[in-house]
Amino acid sequence: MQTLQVDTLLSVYQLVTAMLALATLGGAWHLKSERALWLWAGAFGASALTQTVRALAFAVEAPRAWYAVGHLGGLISALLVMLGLRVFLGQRLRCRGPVAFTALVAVAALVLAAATGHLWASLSLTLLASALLTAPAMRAAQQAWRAQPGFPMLLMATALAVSAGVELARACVMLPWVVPDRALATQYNAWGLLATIGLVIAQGLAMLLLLQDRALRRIEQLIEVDVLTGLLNRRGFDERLRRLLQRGAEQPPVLALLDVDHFKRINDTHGHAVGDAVLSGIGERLRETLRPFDLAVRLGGEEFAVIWAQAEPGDEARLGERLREAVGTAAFPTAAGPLAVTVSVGVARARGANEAPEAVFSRADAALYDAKRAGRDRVQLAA
Ligand SMILES: Nc1nc2c(ncn2[C@@H]2O[C@H](COP(=O)(O)OP(=O)(O)OP(=O)(O)O)[C@@H](O)[C@H]2O)c(=O)[nH]1
Repeated sequence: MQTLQVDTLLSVYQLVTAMLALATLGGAWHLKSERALWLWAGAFGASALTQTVRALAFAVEAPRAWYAVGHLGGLISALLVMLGLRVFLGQRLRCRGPVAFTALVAVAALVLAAATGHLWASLSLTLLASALLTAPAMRAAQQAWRAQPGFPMLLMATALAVSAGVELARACVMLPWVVPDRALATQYNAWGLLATIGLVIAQGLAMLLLLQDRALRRIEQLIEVDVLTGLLNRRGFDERLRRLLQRGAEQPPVLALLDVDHFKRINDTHGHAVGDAVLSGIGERLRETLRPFDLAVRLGGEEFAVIWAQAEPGDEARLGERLREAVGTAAFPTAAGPLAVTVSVGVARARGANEAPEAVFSRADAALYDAKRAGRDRVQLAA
């Protein structure tokens, strides 16, 4: 087996963690809303800092117990990575228990090193504690990945799982009754340390990718959301309708198009801002009326749409009527006082996965046109 120098590896570890600490610190400064980054910067910083103390202790030939400070880096880092992940996932930050546990282990490790003059006991203890702190972080990452699969969270969960395993293995090989040959134990530990360096880099990369992924998802969301009402916009609507039709469910989706009647009068009488307040109120009313898996959309201007992914056959008229009533019976608060409006509704059920989204839309639109022509404030079913 190739011989690895622990001291050299520790210097590499110090350098890598220092660079990752600087990168995450810069990121935290730049992206003020991502509080997890401060904790992750602290995680890498703790490793870099404790390794610096160890290197200084070595340089000034301080008592060997000082070297044990280097063992605390991985421990504090495991704690902060775990807390950072909780913050990133928006989970409640119950940190009192883990912080107390870490502090207790840190003190015990230093006391052990000072009392015995050996470093294996404190290293083994801190590695075991790190594995215990890494395990819940790994579980949280795994659950998050199951809820929303994606490469960055998979990388994070895998890096944490392997880290916990490596920490546990290193904790075991350091025990003299597990590996009595101390030179061999040091070599095993060195290989474990090499793996740890790789895993720390993988964790840093996963953090970066997670942030990028979140930013991209936010942008995608913004692109698909109508600013005035908070409903999906036309772009989001096209995409959802296409996906729903492609799914080819037993019950094809039902589409309703709504157009506010004589909306121009509201703008002309009260001004554009009052018109906006009415549109925003309609958006709210639609949201309240629909179930979470139904989709409400503002197509543009005073036109809205609703998609029901699951609707019983023959339910089209009742669904359309429910929308018409929901809007028609409301008084929308505006700067000109409460205002009431009516809507005309055209409803079409898709003819199955073979019907193009444009064709369903066009049938619903024709029905809406008929409803307008027939006198407005009514529901018309498509042919
Ligand atoms: N306040 C406001 N008005 C808008 C917005 N988008 C479009 N409009 C107005 O909506 C009105 C639509 O008018 P029309 O298409 O003539 O329709 P209508 O007056 O509702 O009449 P019918 O549809 O025939 O019942 C126009 O006055 C547009 O300026 C918006 O975002 N905010």
